[in-house]
Amino acid sequence: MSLDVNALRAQFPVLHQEVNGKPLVYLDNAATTQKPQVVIDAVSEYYRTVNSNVHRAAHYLSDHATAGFEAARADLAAFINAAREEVILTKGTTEGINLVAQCLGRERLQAGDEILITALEHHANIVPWQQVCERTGATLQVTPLREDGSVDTDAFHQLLSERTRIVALSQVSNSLGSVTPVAELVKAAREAGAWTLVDGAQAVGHYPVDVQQIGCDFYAFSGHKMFGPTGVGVLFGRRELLDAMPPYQTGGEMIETVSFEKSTWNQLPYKFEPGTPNIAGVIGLGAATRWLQQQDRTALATHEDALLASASEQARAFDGLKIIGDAATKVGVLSFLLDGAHPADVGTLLDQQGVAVRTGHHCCMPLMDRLGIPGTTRASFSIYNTLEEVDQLFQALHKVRSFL
Ligand SMILES: Cc1ncc(COP(=O)(O)O)c(CNc2co[nH]c2=O)c1O
Repeated sequence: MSLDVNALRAQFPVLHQEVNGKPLVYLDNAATTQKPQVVIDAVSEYYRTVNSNVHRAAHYLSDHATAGFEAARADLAAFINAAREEVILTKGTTEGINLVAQCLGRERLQAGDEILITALEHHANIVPWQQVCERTGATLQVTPLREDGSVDTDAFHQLLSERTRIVALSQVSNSLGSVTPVAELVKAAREAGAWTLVDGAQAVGHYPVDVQQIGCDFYAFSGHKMFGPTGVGVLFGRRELLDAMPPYQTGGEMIETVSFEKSTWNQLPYKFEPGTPNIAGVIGLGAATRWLQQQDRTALATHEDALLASASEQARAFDGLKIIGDAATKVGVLSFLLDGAHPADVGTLLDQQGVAVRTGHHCCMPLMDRLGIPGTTRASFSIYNTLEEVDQLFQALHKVRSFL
């Protein structure tokens, strides 16, 4: 059944406004997605009706807050096909990756070991591993890209060796939109004896994720990329690994017993959830997860493919525009350069026309260096964008070019 985009858009209040005197055309979804009313209501409802601290409840409000919090965890576990004790609630992708880097990488690696990433990675999936290498003597190996901006999987297989202890790769590139065949690469990594982490930040909002099908040991993502609140996310970890890993953030909630001589840890998932969590954010993410699961995700993906197809076709026909990253398998990200214009100027001139995009290195400085560019202008689409908005992007770009 085809998607009723207007009915979908009606659920996202932020879209229905003017900016700089023009109707908002929000095309910065790779940075963060907008929130449906049900998510906004869930957060507001928590504060309005049951706001209290969770776990070890001793009263009605805390009981109900805990129930909502743990129901969200159960929904997230089902969303990625994991057990609830394998779902660690975090601030987001960055925190999830740091947890694995600190509690597994820093604990287990030594000189001579290697960590294998790809040239597409976001800083969140580069710098934590650099830190591990600096402290353990391990070395970072980087899988190069093909001309079209996709990961060179042949090179990946060649870089894999008995020295590879951790493989960390993004499922979707935030800067180019390239989709990496993570299940294939994870299988090869596991056969080589490496632990595997997948950065799913740019995947979860676009299509269903099944961590069993991918086969990875860890999977990190952020709520704000899948129509949920900011400051909340998930790290999936295989139970046997999480059980064997020490925590790196300690304090309340994550303990079983504390004495001045020694402390013992709480059971999973709480061992890795110190302090008071982002309760409202988690409840909001639970609402986003349930909402997304109620949508026809095939229809959503088909619509997004149509948006990208239209944007790519118009970009190829636009004189002086160079697409950066044209992989055969992409999600709705269009990174480009406009002859004679710095990306920042293009972004500013588009904003003056109500079109919101992102410009710069997109937290992928090494990638931009390898591409020999300072950055790009990036339009990124989501389920509530329309084909008319794609047209408006290029109408606005024609105006930008007339100013140059
Ligand atoms: C692939 C990828 N990994 C990790 C992160 C970090 O996620 P966070 O912990 O929720 O911040 C991002 C955020 N990407 C972007 C954030 O703003 N523009 C972006 O492209 C990302 O796209």
